[in-house]
Amino acid sequence: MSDQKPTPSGPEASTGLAKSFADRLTFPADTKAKPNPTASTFTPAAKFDWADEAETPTEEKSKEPTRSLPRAQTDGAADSSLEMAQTDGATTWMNGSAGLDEPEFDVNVKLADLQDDPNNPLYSVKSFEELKLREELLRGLSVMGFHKPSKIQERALPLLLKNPPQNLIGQSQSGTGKTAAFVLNMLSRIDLNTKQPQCLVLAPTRELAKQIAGVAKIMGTFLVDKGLEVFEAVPQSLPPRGVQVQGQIIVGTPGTVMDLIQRKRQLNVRGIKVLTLDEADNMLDLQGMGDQCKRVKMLLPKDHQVVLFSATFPPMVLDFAGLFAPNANQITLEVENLTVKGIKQMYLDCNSDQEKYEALVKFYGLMTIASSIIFVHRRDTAAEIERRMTAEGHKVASLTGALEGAQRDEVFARFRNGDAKVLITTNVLARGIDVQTVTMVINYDIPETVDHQPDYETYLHRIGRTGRFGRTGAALSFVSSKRSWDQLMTICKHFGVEPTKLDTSDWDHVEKMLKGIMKNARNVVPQAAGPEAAMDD
Ligand SMILES: Nc1ncnc2c1ncn2[C@@H]1O[C@H](COP(=O)(O)OP(=O)(O)OP(=O)(O)O)[C@@H](O)[C@H]1O
Repeated sequence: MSDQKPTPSGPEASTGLAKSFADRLTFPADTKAKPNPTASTFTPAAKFDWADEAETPTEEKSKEPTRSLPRAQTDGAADSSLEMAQTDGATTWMNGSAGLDEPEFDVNVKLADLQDDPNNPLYSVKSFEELKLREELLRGLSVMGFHKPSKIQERALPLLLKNPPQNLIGQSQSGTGKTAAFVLNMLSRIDLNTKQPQCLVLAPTRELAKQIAGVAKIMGTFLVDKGLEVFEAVPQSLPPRGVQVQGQIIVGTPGTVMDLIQRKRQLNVRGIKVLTLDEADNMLDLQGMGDQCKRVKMLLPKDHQVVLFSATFPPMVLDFAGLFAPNANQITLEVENLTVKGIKQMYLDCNSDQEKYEALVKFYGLMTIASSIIFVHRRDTAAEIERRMTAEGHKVASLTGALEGAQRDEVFARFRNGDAKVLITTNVLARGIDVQTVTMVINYDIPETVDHQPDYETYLHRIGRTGRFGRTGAALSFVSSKRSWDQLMTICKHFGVEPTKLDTSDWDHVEKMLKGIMKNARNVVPQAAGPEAAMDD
């Protein structure tokens, strides 16, 4: 469980209610949002109930072996900081454009092809050089294998880097590189002559905070010898009492950051000029976190830049976001463009919970999957599946809010480095985690809100743990009752998706079909009408 919220007594389900935050979100009159002529309008295709999870996202690391840094780019400090960032769990560096190989399937679509397709969210007409980034950052991007920006990076960066700084609300599909966009903004804006905190990122979970910090360290590799320091403000990795936090970039969970600023007085925020909220809709919505984010913001100097990113911004949250980031430039998506086309969505129809479990075991017996995540509703379900799959000989790990920080790190590291191929988790890891080897996401339980309504956002974030940056992925949802069936169908209808049914009476057919699906997943033509259809700014 993240440090933000009290332990839920029942399912680790949605708890946040937009209204509760709206009620409490009051800003001084001069910071009220005014209509922004440069902002596009958000056009929801449908009205829906929404809420998000009690706990959310994370960090990662691929199981791929660490590749060595090309000689030409290895110089002193850079080398060691790369190593350090690796163990901190950032995205596998140098794996950016090059790592589209899914060895167990015959997939031949290249990232370059995707980036040349105007309908793809990875498409861009510019290069990183044209975005006027400092030389050290261009070198960092090159080492990471980022050859071309994605659409969100191309659009967001000029808006973020403009002076005087302006607020930004940025939305793009899962796995399209939002992290790099806001990390590059911070790395471009910091003054390396002082170690005073200057940029603050708030993320909903320790795993995601650590992942973001890892990305900043890797991307900023060539700034380390100029003084770059990135600090992770998550429980159990804090400096001793009385010692001031140092580092130009601070990434943490809101409760811990609040505690460091106000109670422990170890984090001096007088020099903060950029506040970024990742998974911003989640951060603004959750009762505890929304309140904490607001309180943190109130403690910052008045003229800081506010940057909000997420793959989802339900219309109601977008209104609050406008209050939190006054006069923000907005890059938003229409609901029909939210799903990642490379993720094939399927479902299995079972008659009972027992049949669901049997189908799961059968499924894992059949398929060779690099890495997969099984999302469940409750902690006890996670524990039970872990016990039974381990008994069947599968290498599984289970991460729920029941674990303490250090245990969470240990379990997640086992998954990231490939020691465990299957991660069983609740919504705690639904958002943000970036493990490139994940080719399959299983919704063992369909995501629902506390009042048992389909949870659209959580579904989208969960399935977005696969299909990262043009990779192939599949999402398989289990239904075992009329309610879960209705929920899944409502979610799919909402996103304009027709899920493929897998027939459990013919497993040979299921196997063949899955292999075919995985092979062709990246060839599915996006439905957007043109380059502007997928993203308006
Ligand atoms: N320009 C780029 N070229 C190649 N790879 C990239 C580029 N930008 C990002 N990536 C890679 O894409 C993956 C997804 O990026 P990231 O985690 O930032 O996605 P995201 O949009 O924040 O997703 P989510 O909504 O799930 O949080 C990462 O593995 C990252 O290294």
